[in-house]
Amino acid sequence: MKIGIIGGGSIGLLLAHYLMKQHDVCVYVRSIQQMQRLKSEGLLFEKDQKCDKEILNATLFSNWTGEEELTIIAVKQYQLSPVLAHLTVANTNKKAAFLFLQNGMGHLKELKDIEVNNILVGTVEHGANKLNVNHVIHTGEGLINIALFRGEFTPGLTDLFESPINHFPFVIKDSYLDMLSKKLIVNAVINPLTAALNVSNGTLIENPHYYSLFKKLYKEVSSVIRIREKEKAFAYVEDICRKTAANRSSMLKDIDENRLTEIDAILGYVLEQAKKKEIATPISAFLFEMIKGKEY
Ligand SMILES: NC(=O)C1=CN([C@@H]2O[C@H](COP(=O)(O)OP(=O)(O)OC[C@H]3O[C@@H](n4cnc5c(N)ncnc54)[C@H](OP(=O)(O)O)[C@@H]3O)[C@@H](O)[C@H]2O)C=CC1
Ligand SMILES: CC(C)(CO)C(=O)C(=O)O
Repeated sequence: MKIGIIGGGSIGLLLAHYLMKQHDVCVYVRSIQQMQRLKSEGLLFEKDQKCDKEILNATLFSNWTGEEELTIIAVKQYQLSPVLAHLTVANTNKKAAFLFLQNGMGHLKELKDIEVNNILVGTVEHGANKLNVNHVIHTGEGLINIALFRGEFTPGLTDLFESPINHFPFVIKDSYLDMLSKKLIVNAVINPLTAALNVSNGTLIENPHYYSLFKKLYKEVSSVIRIREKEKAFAYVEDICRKTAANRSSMLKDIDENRLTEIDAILGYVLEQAKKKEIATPISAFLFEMIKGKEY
């Protein structure tokens, strides 16, 4: 199957490495420098301290015409607008599908308006880190959950799920809302707290004072974002802190590296929903401003 990946960042390059084992993949990037490096030097893929060099088909996003059966959008949530504008004007194949992999839920309202038939959303449970424009490290093996947002599973997609790729599973979920809510709660609790307190994920449950904040924030966020089996969901968030104890969250890394964060898509979305539902969320509002202040 022909697959286009928009965004040659950590997740885009990770996807390219695994998907090109079985598919015809092209990565669409936005800088000429990245395109040239990928073309001339290939992709350096690193895992378990072993690094391989691979030939990768890459071009500029302005050349994307929508010819692929599947286009995966792997840019950050706040980078989506210009991408969506281009996806909408391109004359895409009606049988094509689009898969959006952004964290948070802020992008859902933007997807409602785009004129493409088949839209999927996904959550990424892998860890990946782009070291430079053509070098990515697979830091944590996980999986990608996928659910239908609109339209249908096209034949190409069925092919993707039925021919599994080693170490890179896709799992189909019935409800996109349940799937995204579960991940949103994880990111809404861990990311802003670690970024505000400047601590790794594990410290949130090891330090009793931070753990108290962690529980209060979970209670608040889960009163807004409806989730089945709240206690089980709380144990899940704790378990992620334990499993990724030494990691610095993506929001903390964004702050460290002077980049924008995905706070709007994560706590911003929670605050928007809280306002609609008239639920008081003082801790989330406080943390939201703290992160915005750090971004400023
Ligand atoms: N990294 C991880 O381990 C995980 C990431 N995620 C989620 O996946 C999503 C992507 O994250 P990640 O890969 O880490 O982010 P990165 O910042 O590494 O990658 C985003 C990429 O998108 C590119 N891009 C932005 N706008 C455009 C455009 N208009 N056309 C073409 N390319 C564009 C950027 O290009 P440029 O480099 O030129 O700026 C960058 O390479 C996020 O929502 C994140 O939360 C989820 C779980 C884990
Ligand atoms: C699961 C978690 C919190 C791991 O660090 C993450 O997804 C992130 O940092 O964005």
